[in-house]
Amino acid sequence: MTTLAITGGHVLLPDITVTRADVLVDQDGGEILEIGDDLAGEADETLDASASLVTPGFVNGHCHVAMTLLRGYADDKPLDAWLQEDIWPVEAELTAETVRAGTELGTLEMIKSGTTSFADMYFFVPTIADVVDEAGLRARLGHGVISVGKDEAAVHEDAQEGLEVAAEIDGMADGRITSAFMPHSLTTVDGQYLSEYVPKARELGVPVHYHANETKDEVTPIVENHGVRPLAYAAEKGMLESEDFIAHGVHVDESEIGLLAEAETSVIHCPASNMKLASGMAPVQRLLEAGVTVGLGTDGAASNNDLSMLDEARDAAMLGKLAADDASAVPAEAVVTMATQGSADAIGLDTGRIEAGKPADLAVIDLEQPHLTPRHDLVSHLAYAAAASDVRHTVCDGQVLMRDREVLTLDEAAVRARASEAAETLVARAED
Ligand SMILES: N[C@@H](CCSC[C@H]1O[C@@H](n2cnc3c(=O)[nH]cnc32)[C@H](O)[C@@H]1O)C(=O)O
Ligand SMILES: [Zn+2]
Repeated sequence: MTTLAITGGHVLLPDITVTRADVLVDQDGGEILEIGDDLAGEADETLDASASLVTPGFVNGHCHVAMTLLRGYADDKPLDAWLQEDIWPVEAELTAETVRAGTELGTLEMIKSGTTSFADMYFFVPTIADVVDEAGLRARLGHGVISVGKDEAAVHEDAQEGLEVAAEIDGMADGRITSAFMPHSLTTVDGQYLSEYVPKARELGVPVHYHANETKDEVTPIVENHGVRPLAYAAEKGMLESEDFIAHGVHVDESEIGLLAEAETSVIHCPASNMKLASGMAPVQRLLEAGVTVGLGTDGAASNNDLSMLDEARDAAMLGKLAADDASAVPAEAVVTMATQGSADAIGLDTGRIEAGKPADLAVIDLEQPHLTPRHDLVSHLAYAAAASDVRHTVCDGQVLMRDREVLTLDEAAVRARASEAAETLVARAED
């Protein structure tokens, strides 16, 4: 057994308290062995965490990772116009190679900001899986299925691809990659296809993940056409199981919060995307009070515009207070929970907690920064003051992915160069 000790730091425990401790990791099994004092002597290798906070690796519960290529391409528009006028025309020109370049860039950014796991909905998923494997991350991936604007044969092909991809990649990268069936949303996939393909996803045994109740414009047509709220409609379609997770859940009413709690379906809250697209304010405090599992996601980089889960946690706390009109709502502990174990539980990964027997997925945050001084409360610092650039080391599955800000699994300069070039040619093709 090869072991790694993360030494000299403070450790964020699963009950969201902080203690002084070392963390001993089994690198072969990818597991945490022990949390305790003076573990350096027992390890083959050490990672210095002095003057640092060791946290679970962050879990990004909803992303479109290759959209890093479209960062800053189209800003300042509402969801519908943004997707239809700007994003979808460019995405129509994507190739496996451009998606590879965008995924490399996105995974690089994740590692540099302490994210070790994510859920992703996009195109060319086997290519994304390949990059995730190379980068050393953990992910639940799926092919986004859409029916609007397509003829029937094309929709069946798209949905079939969604199922096949889910079956193909599940368990890849020594189990670091899992999958889901991902119909894009309740309004962009026609009901007949949901009825046909969701049961097939159940046969495969994979969760279902989709955008729901993101904007008011998505709620109205469902109420008008089906006579029920969107999440009641989702339940009718068999899309509200305990392993399922929805992105956004902004415009959910009390009846829908009740449905989520009862079904144990999780919500991935994406506050930055919701603010940027002016989609609305999710009732996060209400969801938490009702016992719904809430995770955090960045959504794609084109609507955020970064993949930092520390930024997302801060945004979630700020927006949650504003939404509840209550400064005590969505406190620091809640957003730190959401960014780690909340997202992990939501997307069905057994991670997000520093505990013996759990996957060794960790981020080490440098506290020797002016904006992290003084140190009254490290949970407060995580929620409100720490930045992506404070992450010193990132460890996933027991492997060191970044040491002292140097990413070891990807060549940073080459990844940035390839992504810039891919983005430029992609946009040129689309605008041609
Ligand atoms: N196979 C589908 C691809 C869907 S991938 C997932 C899609 O979600 C889009 N997306 C990104 N952010 C959001 C959001 O906030 N709401 C809804 N869709 C989004 C993204 O641009 C991408 O087109 C097709 O044929 O179009
Ligand atoms: Zn999204």
